[in-house]
Amino acid sequence: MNLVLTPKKLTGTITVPSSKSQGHRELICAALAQGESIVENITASEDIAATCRILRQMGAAIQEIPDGKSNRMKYYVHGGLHKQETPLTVHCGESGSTLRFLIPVGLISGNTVTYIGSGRLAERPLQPYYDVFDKCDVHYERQEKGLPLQVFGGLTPGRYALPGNISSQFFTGLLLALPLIQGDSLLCSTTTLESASYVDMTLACLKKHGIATEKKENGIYFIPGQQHFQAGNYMTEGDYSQAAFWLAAGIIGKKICCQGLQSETCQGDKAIISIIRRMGGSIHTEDSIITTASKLQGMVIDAADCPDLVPILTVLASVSRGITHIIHAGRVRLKECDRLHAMAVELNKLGADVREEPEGLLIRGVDHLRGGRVNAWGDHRIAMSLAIAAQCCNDKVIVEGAECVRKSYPGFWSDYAELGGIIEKEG
Ligand SMILES: O=C(O)C1=C[C@@H](OP(=O)(O)O)[C@@H](O)[C@H](O)C1
Ligand SMILES: C=C(OP(=O)(O)O)C(=O)O
Repeated sequence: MNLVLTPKKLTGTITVPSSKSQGHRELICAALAQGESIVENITASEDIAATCRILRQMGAAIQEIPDGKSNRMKYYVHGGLHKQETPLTVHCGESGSTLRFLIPVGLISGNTVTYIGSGRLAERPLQPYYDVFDKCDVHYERQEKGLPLQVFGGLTPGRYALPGNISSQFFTGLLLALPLIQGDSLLCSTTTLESASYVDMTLACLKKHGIATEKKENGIYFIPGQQHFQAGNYMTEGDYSQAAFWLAAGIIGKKICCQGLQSETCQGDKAIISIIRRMGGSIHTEDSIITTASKLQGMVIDAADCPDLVPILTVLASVSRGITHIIHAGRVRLKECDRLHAMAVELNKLGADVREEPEGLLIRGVDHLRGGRVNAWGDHRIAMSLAIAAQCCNDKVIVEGAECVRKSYPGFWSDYAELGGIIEKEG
């Protein structure tokens, strides 16, 4: 689907979708518990649907019912994963979280599981798991491209050492499974752990489900074995990575108010607030978060702990004064597309000045963008970023492949229209 966007400053109030990261974790923890849990306020998306589908295949009973507001769901989860009669083939869609969180969980369920996926998922790294599995009682067969990947066997207690500069999702996957094995484990990062706040989010979720872990420092975690996940009632928070699109829209548009975010949070993407503030943007945080039109000043942005903000920060930087240098962003190349390359190519088509570096982006701010035809590269965050960029273009912007927002935010285009965006389908 190609959408034609007519430049228009967005304004209004939006309730942001729920945190996808928290949603995956809550559903998995509920599925690992014995008994009935309720998880409320989850925004339906393709990635969340993938996690639910596979947890059901592994033995959990999950019922979803609309939770009042649009696209919000309440999940009734009867946990207790178990071995099925036949080996499983499970489809992870394009969700890296689903694949990397559920590989260790699949081992706990006792099943032989073949993981498949679509889009770029097969190319996204899994080597840290292979290296770990080579040292314990886990067997795997993989294709050259990574997927399909068959995994079976058992995790053993002990020391797990893996690199922390590829994806924190390997740490989360092991943290979800290791509390359930016979003995204690130590999980150690062999490098500085990047995206560390996502691991903190995992620890917080485990704690809510009655699982004890000890964080010795970022990247070193002690996990006692023989624990039990507790069932209960849980609620997910609003998502700062999604709010970032609207907060940026307020800065380059008129005024936008984001509701549904918690100020006390483990989400590393809350950094959007301090980044906008340090760039000189007008941002007010009370019950809701409000941004108003302001010219930002370029600066150095360290993306190590907030990789998902990079595409929208590139848009903000493109229309800021001076130079913005986004650093420690090499891993952003390993997402649904190479996001550093995609943002440089697509924003430059619109008249921006974005230069790619191996580990980051160098962006020279311009006064206005031109408009034109751009491609979303099948990546939800690229599509949403380009949509926000359209606000400061002189001509229309055509976003090719705009449907990819379904991965995390199916209601994005209707929220865009709700805020005054002018959208037409091409052709
Ligand atoms: O744990 C999570 O929920 C996530 C971790 C991050 O990945 P990396 O750890 O690979 O940076 C992030 O980019 C992804 O969207 C969600
Ligand atoms: C990278 C993302 O998700 P995942 O790794 O789960 O595919 C994302 O949502 O931007």
